[in-house]
Formats: sequence, structure tokens, C-alpha cells
Amino acid sequence: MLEVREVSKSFGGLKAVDRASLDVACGEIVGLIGPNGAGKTTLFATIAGFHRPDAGTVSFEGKPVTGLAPHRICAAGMVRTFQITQPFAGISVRENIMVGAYLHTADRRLAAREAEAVAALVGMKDQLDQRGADLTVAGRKRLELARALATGPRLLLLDEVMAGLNPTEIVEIVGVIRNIREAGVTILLIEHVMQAVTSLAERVYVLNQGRMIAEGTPASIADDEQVIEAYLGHGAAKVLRA
Ligand SMILES: Nc1ncnc2c1ncn2[C@@H]1O[C@H](COP(=O)(O)OP(=O)(O)OP(=O)(O)O)[C@@H](O)[C@H]1O
Repeated sequence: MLEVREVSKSFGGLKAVDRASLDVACGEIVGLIGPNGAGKTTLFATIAGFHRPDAGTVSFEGKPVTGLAPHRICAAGMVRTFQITQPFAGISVRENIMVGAYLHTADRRLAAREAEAVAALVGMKDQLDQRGADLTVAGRKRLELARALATGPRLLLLDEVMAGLNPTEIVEIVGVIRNIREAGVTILLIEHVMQAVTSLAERVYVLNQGRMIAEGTPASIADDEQVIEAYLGHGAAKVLRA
């Protein structure tokens, strides 16, 4: 479904992403992990059209999308969420979600119906009339998911939806992500909460200093020497296994 090949992106002299490749098949939940500053968000932004890559290609469902504008990639069926959520504060949750639906329909009633369906999927049915400004952090995260889902994606790129949530809220959002997949949406997610990655993802990619250093099941990744050292420093794997 998604093929990323040898993508690079620099900011001035800093190579944020360095010849990174990854694949996502239809129906999968795939994790993208790596230490702070590894280049995960930059790679996401490049896949979703927010940055133009310096090199490499991105194709979605067999068609090249490299360098297309975000709204065109979104209309093609791939959408990302943002780590820092910014709901429209003065309008309701329903209207916030409708903004996503307007990408593919100008019909207000249809957009409202879709907003309600999406709200049910992310567990916000009872908050439809609440103002964006009045949501808790967990509410804002769900709204971010809902707005993205309302655009009608087949592939959803989630950027740290669990950051800032407490353990109970994390368990709830893991359930929501499972429901989204059950509803037919494929998912690629950046996440620091390892328990969530382990319980959700069938496969995990690990990025470190812009480079993809490992790919595999969550169990094989947790045991990978390069991955352990990327997180804990050179020599850590030996110490841990001694
Ligand atoms: N717009 C930008 N201009 C300049 N440097 C940037 C820009 N965006 C990211 N960077 C730098 O690129 C590197 C990768 O950043 P990025 O945010 O992609 O990492 P990340 O893996 O998502 O980190 P985190 O887990 O902390 O969110 C960092 O050194 C960051 O400071």
C-alpha cells in the first residue's frame, strides 16, 4: 500500500532523514520508533507531502505521490495526524470533525452525518456539542484522530497520539486504534509508548539519526543489539546481556 524508497531530507547541514525505506501492506498496523530527534516526524511529514524530499520516492497504492501537496495526498487516501493538536477552539467537536469531511463533500448534512459516525468510532459521541477549547488532552487527541478519519483515509499516519495521556487513557486509545483498523483503515504509527507499540503493531521499523536501523516483529526489535544501543548508548547491549 505504501512504499517509501531511500528518502532523504536535510535541514541546512543536518540530515534529518537519510535514505530511509519502509513498506506498509494493506490492513497492517506498523510502528515507527526511534530515540528523540531520530527523524520520525520528518519522515512522516515527507511521506504526507509537508516536506519535499531531497531524494527518494514515495508511492501509495502503486501511484507515485512524491512531492505532491498534502491536500492532494489526503484526497488520494493517506492522511497524517499531528503530535501537537490544534482543534478549532471556538467551534464544536461536530464542526471540527466536519472540516475533515469537507475534503470530499460540500454537503453540510452529509458532512454532519459522517462526523457523527467518526465520533462514534473514536468514542466521542457524547462530546459532539462540546467546544474544541473545552476538551481535555485525551479529548483533543481523539478529535485529532476523528478529523483525520473524516477525510476518508485508507492509510492513517499517527504521530504520537499517546503522548501526554495517562495509563488508563492509553489503554482506551489503543482500543480506539484497534477499532479503526477493524473498520478497514491501515495504520502507520510513531509512538514512544512501547507497551502500546508492542500490543498494536505487527511490524516495527526503527529509525536512528535519520537511518532505518532495524525492522521486524516487536519481539525481535526489542532484542536487536543496534536498537538497544540506539536507545541506551554504545555498549549497552553487552552490559544488559552480561
Ligand atoms: N523544520 C526543521 N528545521 C530544522 N531542523 C529540523 C526541522 N524539523 C526537524 N528538524 C531537526 O531534524 C531532526 C529530526 O527531527 P524529528 O522531529 O523528525 O525527530 P523525531 O524522531 O520525530 O523526534 P521526537 O521523537 O523528539 O519527536 C532533529 O534534529 C530536529 O531538530
